[in-house]
Amino acid sequence: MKNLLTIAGSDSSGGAGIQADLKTFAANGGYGMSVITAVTAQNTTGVSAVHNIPPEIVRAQIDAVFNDINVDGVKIGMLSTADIANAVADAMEVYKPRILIVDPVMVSTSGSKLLSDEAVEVIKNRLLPLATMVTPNIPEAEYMCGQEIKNIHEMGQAAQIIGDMGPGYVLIKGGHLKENANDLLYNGRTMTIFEGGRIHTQNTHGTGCSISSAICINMAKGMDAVLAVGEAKKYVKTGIENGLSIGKGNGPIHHFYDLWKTSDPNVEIEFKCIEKE
Ligand SMILES: Nc1ncnc2c1ncn2[C@@H]1O[C@H](COP(=O)(O)OP(=O)(O)O)[C@@H](O)[C@H]1O
Ligand SMILES: Cc1ncc(COP(=O)(O)O)c(N)n1
Repeated sequence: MKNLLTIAGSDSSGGAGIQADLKTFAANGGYGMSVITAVTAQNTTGVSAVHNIPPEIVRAQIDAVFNDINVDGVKIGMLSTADIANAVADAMEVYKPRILIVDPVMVSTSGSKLLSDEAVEVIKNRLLPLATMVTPNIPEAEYMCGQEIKNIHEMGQAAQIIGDMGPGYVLIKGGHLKENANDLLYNGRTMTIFEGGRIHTQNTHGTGCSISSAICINMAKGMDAVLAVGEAKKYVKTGIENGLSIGKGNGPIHHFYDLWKTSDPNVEIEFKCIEKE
């Protein structure tokens, strides 16, 4: 059994944030723990309020976990403010988790801002150098590298710029592309494209949180990065296919251990590797 920690915000509607992370850890056979950075009042239509947790309480939660329990992997999600991001970076510098997946959550699927501009700088300057993998979606990658991304070629260029900020791997998620949902993984040398057909549904709340948590547990189990991302993408694909039409907006993806394990075994994600020019 692997012990996984998520450091992220709470989503009252249970679709994203801490709740998505814990469900993903459980569905993939892990023991989940949580450090809450912010409490959001949120549902499928949007975020109506955010209460940030004081940075010293964020740090105290991290210390309480690490001082007592062996942590096999950490996933970082919503950090809200620069002070919270600095408190998390201070702690990660001390505890140095073997697997650290940083999801630079900036905006919710419904369009609400979840991270201050100053906090983005802390993520870039302090957390990326410690990260095993960073997992921006396209708008987040555009913001981080200051370049527009319209196709897979530009995803590759952005991955190289973000790769120079220090993470082991960069995964640019293509959920915001129009014609497909291809993701691109860069390891500083080669690019791997995970081809994924676009599923036409509005029930995609929590896809980003869930894929980064699934990658975290997969790498904690010892999978290499390509396998960890491929398996995580399959997990999220199954979750989207079985997404829940609850609420009036973007419904959540489904997390079900049995559903995941017994889902169509023939569903394969194709990997295509291209060497960096
Ligand atoms: N409509 C969709 N059909 C298939 N895969 C999707 C769809 N939307 C998102 N994904 C996949 O879900 C994962 C999360 O991507 P994305 O939605 O870009 O992240 P975020 O939630 O951070 O915006 C990626 O693997 C992406 O390809
Ligand atoms: C507390 C919190 N954290 C993260 C997200 C991003 O969600 P998504 O996975 O849909 O990008 C969110 N909406 N709320």
